[in-house]
Amino acid sequence: MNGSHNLGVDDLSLTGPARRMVEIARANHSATIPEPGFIHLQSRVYRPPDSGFVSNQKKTMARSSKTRLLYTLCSSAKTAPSPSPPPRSSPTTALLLLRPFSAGGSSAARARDEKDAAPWWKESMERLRNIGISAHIDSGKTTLTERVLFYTGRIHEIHEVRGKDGVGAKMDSMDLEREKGITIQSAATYCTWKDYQVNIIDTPGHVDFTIEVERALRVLDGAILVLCSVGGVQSQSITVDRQMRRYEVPRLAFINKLDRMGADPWKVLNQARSKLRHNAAAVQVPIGMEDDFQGLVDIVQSKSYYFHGSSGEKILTEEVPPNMEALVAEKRRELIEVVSEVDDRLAELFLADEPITSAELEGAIRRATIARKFIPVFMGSAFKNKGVQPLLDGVLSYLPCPTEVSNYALDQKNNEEKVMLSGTPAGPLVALAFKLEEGRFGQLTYLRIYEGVIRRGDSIINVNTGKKVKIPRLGRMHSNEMEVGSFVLYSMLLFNLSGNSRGTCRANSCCIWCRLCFRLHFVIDPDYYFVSPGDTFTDGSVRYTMTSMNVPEPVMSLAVSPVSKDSGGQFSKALNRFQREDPTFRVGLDAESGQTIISGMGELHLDIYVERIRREYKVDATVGKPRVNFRETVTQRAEFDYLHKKQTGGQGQYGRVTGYIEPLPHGSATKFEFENMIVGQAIPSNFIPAIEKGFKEAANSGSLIGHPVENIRVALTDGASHAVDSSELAFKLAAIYAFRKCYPEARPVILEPIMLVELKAPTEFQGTVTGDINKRKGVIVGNDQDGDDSVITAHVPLNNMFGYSTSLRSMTQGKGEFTMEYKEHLPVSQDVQMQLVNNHKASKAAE
Ligand SMILES: Nc1nc2c(ncn2[C@@H]2O[C@H](COP(=O)(O)OP(=O)(O)OP(=O)(O)O)[C@@H](O)[C@H]2O)c(=O)[nH]1
Repeated sequence: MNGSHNLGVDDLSLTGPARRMVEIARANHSATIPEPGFIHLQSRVYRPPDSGFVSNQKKTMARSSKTRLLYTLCSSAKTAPSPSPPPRSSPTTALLLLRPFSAGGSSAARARDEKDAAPWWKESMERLRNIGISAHIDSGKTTLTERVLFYTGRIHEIHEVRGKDGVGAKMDSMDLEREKGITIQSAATYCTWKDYQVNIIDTPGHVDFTIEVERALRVLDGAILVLCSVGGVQSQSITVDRQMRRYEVPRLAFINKLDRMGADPWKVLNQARSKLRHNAAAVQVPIGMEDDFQGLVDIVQSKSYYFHGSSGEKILTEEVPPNMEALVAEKRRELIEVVSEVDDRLAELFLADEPITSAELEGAIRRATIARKFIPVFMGSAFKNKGVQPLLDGVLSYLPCPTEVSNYALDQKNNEEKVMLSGTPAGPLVALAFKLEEGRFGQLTYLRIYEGVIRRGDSIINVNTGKKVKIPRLGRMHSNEMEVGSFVLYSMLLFNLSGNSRGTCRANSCCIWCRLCFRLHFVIDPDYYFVSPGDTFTDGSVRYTMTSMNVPEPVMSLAVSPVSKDSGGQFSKALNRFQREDPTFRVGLDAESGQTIISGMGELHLDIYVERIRREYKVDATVGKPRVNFRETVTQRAEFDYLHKKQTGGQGQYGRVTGYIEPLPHGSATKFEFENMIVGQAIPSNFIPAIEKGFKEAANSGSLIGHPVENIRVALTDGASHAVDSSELAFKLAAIYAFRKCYPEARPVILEPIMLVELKAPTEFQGTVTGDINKRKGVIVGNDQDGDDSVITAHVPLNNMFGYSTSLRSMTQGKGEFTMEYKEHLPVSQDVQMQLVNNHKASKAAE
């Protein structure tokens, strides 16, 4: 701490919470400070530009008292508020670091200090929100996030998705995203709103990139579900909502695009209640609609908001328009009724017919939302800059701070016992790596810290691999920009502390660490790849693992190969990288043709990777016809008794295996099960793993069409061995041959992926479109009317959906649109099975 200066509160020109924090700290200095002891306060610091307040420097206030403390006040403040928008005072950040002047001190004193200091952390955490924005394709997530960044002062100009200026939205940072106007990768950023720090992840809408939504929701504390006021609850809204339920994420709904023709938020609210089973009610009523959409009435506060200025930055607050009073009163009553059903305190007031204040209603909505019993519905038009600031207020008012969410880990030392994490920086470190990214900054690992602290230079343990990892750098992301900082406190907050730069990252933060790739050549080296998405890190004092995210199976494959043989190195480098970053993207080798096969969640997913290989690695690739990921399975039990014997001179081979294969019960968690049921020593136990390996290897390629065999159980009941000639190899081969021999007797069938298809087309084309679905062997499961459009839901084999976008366009004069997502694998019909088997035989014969 060389170069420190003594400083008083008044010298700092602080106002608001920053000043309060310093004053409280001064008054309570003896109460004190956790070890390693940093207290963070992020606030808007309003100060005159000429205040001389030093940015990016440390200043210290030396204290002389019993517990001598060093107060360090740092600021990452940019100097003056920007002259251009945003209209609010430019957000600046003050960080107050307090720690014992001497690093020493008894552990008892430290423990007492930590206990006493808890409220400090609490206050900081209460002002933190980690949220995600998710929705169906094109609902306006990125447009909304762009406004959020603008109003919070993170960006100074709004750029539209597919905007005429060609710049594109901040969060769509990849060239491909900007060109196509779609989000491909989730992007993280952070901002400050009314002295609260908000960390945001914008996720893609296309189901092909669903893993991005999964991993974001896995680590977030709350979410905004965006719905289109015209399209309503669409297929992907249902999927995203299911993902939010899976990770128990409290959420707000935002009905966007109220400026569009045909906007009907009340219809969408009813759909949310019926299709998503949301216990939801509006907390706002729109003033005007479509072209005439002017503003919103806040039902809770009974105020109207109008959005003026070139970018909606000036909010005019007025009374409820007299002509809307009756509607607002009705919607308020509805809101109170819905919330009362799930909140006892509000129910008491409601039943007693007592007047309910805004504060009481707000408190009840907050409790019910955090308990995931209620979803408050906001409205607006992101594109027309209306309704975004009240939505941000809603995030602060109704979504939980990290300590209001229960997070659990599994204790690997204690039989995977569930342990609730305290969520404080004081506990042992527990952090989850939820995303990997390799780019211009090197190898980045995105972490969510659930407990404890990480500092730059720390060595942490990957509990999943047992490997120790050193953290070379810590930083936080703002879309594709990385801000590397000395300290990162409570979610990605950064600042520099010159002369003593160490990076710290606290509980409940999402941060990244970065490992620069010094190796220019891609080396497949397990030591180098020390982390996979879903790995848990600790400081070594505990062996906790966090449950990972749900990873769906790829449904479609393509054969790819580089056009030029010289680019083979770059080609495999690209494939390895993408495979590591995206668990739904797999790379394999076709055993028969020797071709590289890439598998993913759909045509778009694979197309994007082929394009990225071309752009980012400058490798042109030849792409085969997309093909479906069929599976094989058995439908009945079949016995095996196989002796593998070669005893003609020299070391022989001898192994006999007896048992049966059978289908696993429907809904089994595993796809392959092996059970050793041998009683006694018919086969020495050291050969059993080789037998299991043999069966697994054989099940990788079924004899019908060479695709993996799933949902199968192998039971080993007996066998025989030879004192000299038995070996692991002999038993492994015995297992492989035994499987191949009995497999046809188990009545194998081919399974194909079935897709849930939702298509929307003007009703005049309904007959043509449904006829076409029938031709594709689809089963129509729903047919709704949405204005002049028909919305058809169907289950269709993926194999029959190739090139569907082109044919739908031609069937509907370009007016039809569709989405599809994987539903399940089901057996193909007999004739299709015969055809597939014959094709497979023919292609084998041709080789
Ligand atoms: N009229 C109108 N258009 C909007 C509004 N919000 C977004 N849009 C438009 O809708 C289109 C899709 O917007 P995005 O923000 O890219 O939607 P998204 O949900 O992020 O898209 P994906 O991530 O690709 O699924 C763009 O052309 C936007 O300009 C709105 O409030 N009103």
